Amino acid sequence: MADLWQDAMDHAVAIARRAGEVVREALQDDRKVMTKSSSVDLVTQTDQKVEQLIIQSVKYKFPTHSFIGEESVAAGEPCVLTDRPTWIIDPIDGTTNFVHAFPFVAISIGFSVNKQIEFGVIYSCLEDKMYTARRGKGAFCNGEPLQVSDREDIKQSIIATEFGSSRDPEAVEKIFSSLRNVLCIPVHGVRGAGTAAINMCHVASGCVEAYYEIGIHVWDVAAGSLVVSEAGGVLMDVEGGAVDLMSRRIVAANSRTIAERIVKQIDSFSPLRDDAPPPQTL
Ligand SMILES: O=P([O-])([O-])O[C@@H]1[C@H](O)[C@H](O)[C@@H](O)[C@H](O)[C@H]1O
Ligand SMILES: [Mg+2]
Ligand SMILES: [Mg+2]
Repeated sequence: MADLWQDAMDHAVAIARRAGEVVREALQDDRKVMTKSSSVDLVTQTDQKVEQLIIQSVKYKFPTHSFIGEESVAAGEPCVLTDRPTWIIDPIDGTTNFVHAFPFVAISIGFSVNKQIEFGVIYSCLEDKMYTARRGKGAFCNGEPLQVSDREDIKQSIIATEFGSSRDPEAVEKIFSSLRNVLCIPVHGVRGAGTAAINMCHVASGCVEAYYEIGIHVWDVAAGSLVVSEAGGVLMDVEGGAVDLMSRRIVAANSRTIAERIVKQIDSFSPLRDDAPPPQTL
């Protein structure tokens, strides 16, 4: 039977590649940096331009589809996942890397129907690696199948995480407490690419055993969640339940054993959900 969403997925790959060209070109120019929720939550005109490029091209081809885009939400659009076909877009995952020309920058596009991710496309545009996953059909990097690592001993593993963009002292305290707990298991090492999407591709590729973070958003992990699960990995909430992409918390690992071991080390907290109603103004 023909794949209902193949056309949409082909379009996502093509537009992610085009967006990657825009990002690479912009790296040659001066990058004007603006801030969002805090002085370290960065955005550039390229983030906004790439998001508009993706949304406009998808709207033209699939006029009935919905969107959740990082920069549209920052501009006041709602962040609510419905049953409708929805494109969940992070135009530049790794904006801080982009600003500093640190060489991991991704375009991340997840596509959900009935609140289930049907495909994920992540283009690591400075490495020219196109990661794709279609539900039930596997995960790939530049067309080569991906498989998570088979290491079961966490003491033999590398774990990825990030510090995120919150500098709230209580959150920072908990982030460091979790990091200390994980590091001192002990594990072979802790890494972070500076983009949630690429960290998840690293889990899918088998070069790190797990990635966890509290504070990410749905657009950071929508595509990556499918890339990991289609490569044989597992997703979990940081307290061990089912993952909820709107909760801003995630553990993505090569196996349930490693995921559960990470969960034990995490000093958890709950940031404001992505789909929380906006605060009432009097
Ligand atoms: O802002 P952005 O560069 O799209 O996305 C961020 C990156 O994925 C970063 O690695 C992660 O630590 C943050 O939590 C994300 O918000
Ligand atoms: Mg992001
Ligand atoms: Mg972004």
